[in-house]
Amino acid sequence: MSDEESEPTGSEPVDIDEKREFSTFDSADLAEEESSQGLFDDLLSGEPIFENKEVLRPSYTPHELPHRSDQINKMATILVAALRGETPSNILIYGKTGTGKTASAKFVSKELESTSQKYSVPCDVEYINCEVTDTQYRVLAQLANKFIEKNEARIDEQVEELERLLEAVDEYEAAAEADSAADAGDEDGLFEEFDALESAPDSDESDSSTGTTTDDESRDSPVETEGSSDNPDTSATADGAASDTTDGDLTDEFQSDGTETDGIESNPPTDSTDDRQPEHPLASTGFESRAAVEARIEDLEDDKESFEEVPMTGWPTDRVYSVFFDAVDYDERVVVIMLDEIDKLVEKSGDDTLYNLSRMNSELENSRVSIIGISNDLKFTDFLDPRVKSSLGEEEIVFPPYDANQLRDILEHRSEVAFKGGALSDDVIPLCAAFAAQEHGDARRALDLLRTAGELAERSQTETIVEEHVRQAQDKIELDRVVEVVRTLPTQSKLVLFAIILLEKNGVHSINTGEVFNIYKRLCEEIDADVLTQRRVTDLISELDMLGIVNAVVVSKGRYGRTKEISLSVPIEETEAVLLSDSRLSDIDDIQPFVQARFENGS
Ligand SMILES: Nc1ncnc2c1ncn2[C@@H]1O[C@H](COP(=O)(O)OP(=O)(O)OP(=O)(O)O)[C@@H](O)[C@H]1O
Repeated sequence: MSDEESEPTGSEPVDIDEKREFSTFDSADLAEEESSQGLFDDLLSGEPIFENKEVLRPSYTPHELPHRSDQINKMATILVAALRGETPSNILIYGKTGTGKTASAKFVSKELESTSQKYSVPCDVEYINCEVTDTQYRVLAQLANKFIEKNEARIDEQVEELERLLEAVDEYEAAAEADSAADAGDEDGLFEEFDALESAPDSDESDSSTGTTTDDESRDSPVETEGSSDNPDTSATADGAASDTTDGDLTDEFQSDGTETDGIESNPPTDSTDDRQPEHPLASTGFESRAAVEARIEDLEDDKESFEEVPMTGWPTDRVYSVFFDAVDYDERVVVIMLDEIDKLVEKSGDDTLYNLSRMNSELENSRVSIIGISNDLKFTDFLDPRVKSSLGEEEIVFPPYDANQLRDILEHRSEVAFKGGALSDDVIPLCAAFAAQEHGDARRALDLLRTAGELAERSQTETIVEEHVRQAQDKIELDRVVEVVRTLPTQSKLVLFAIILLEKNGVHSINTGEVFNIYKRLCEEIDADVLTQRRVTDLISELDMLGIVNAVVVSKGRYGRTKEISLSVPIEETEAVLLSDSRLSDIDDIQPFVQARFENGS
């Protein structure tokens, strides 16, 4: 049967018409009905619990940070120096995970940057997460490239400003030329000034029809902008050229030596003391002539050309440092470099980066650098050169863990925005706060719990989050953590853990190290892995204990000495599944013989 023949039988004309009576959308729906089995319909129909779930995610930066005002104020008191053009002391911030260090530091730096813009004090804050950017090369390269970007943007702004200034000069000169033409036609000098003033706005108005600026704007704004510019380079060049030039001098120069500058000889014939005459656009900018402005634009563009972006690998570190140094020193400004997880940087690549950053100020000519280091523990400072240690720790701010009440406040603030009204039963927030406070006062954990509890409630299609959801969330988060830890263990540790699981599964309690070692050895042979010594295996068991995966207690056996009794502290099925998802371990298919061997060995 051909397609044309089957068409009429497949779609009855009557059906289509009937459907169109309702809506054209419905006709499409009917066709869809067969393909969609309502997978999402049920989920969509459930009343959503969340108003804005993003607010509970770690990536969200809150506008308010309850219980951190002391730390925030202390940081602000130190950093305010940057707004006075002075170098703020370096700060070392430390506290356990989830105590709001990053959130507070970012909050303060945002405030600092916006205040610096408000008062036109050049100040830049750069944030680097050293867990990701963990070598000196990468830190310096990232900073160099960020400052090159900033410098380029700044140059573009300056060039635009200068080009507007040139336009204003053109307009001014055109008006002046029109004046002198009018003067030439007017024998009687008596009215020449009057005419000049009258005619200038007219001719400018017609100029401004090109869509640029009006005469008044073009004459005033560039001068004002230049004059108020905080750009040291612009003023530096201007200073070099005519730093002492006052408005009066400028005009004198135009009058006495008009031929020297391009077109400026046709300045208005009046002198600058005449109040009715608009000021020359270059007056009070520090530029002597149009050519000086053009030269400055050329210099800036040359500078921009000369910036060379640092590749992410391949250069000698010295070269990266020197590009970074030049990029920072290009403009006059205070730079705050925030190094989050600074301990990871020191652990991975020593203290060279910090050494280089902390000695920069003695060599910088235009700018000043201040460092904020953020860390989870202070031990890393033991690995620092004493000079770096004292320089970095000029000021220290401690973030203590939150207690349950503080966590409750934090959760309440967030939940107002995150959830629909009435979605939380009364005991949910206190329970989340209590669980997280037991951990170590970790706000991240508290927020995770609340979000996960909400998601579980949403999944079970209830309208309210209750205590049970929080308990389930706690188990789920714990399991996720275990899965992640087990998944990322080295193969040898996985084999040791697998040996413990096999023993437990066969009903062995109070497992000792010797038993684990025997099974471990056979597992290694089975998959052709190196066999470590029993001493080393004992170390691996201790590491698993520290990670909270097994529990190993030392028990005294009287005159037989002491031994370790090992038991599993994580759910057995899930952990075994994670281990078997490792391709090397999944080769071990029949595990029974290994445990049998244990009994043989033991006997
Ligand atoms: N006082 C607070 N008010 C509101 N939210 C907070 C507060 N303190 C922390 N948080 C939130 O808790 C989470 C963790 O905070 P943050 O990342 O600042 O912790 P941290 O101390 O830097 O932790 P880590 O050392 O693990 O990086 C973030 O989502 C943050 O928004």
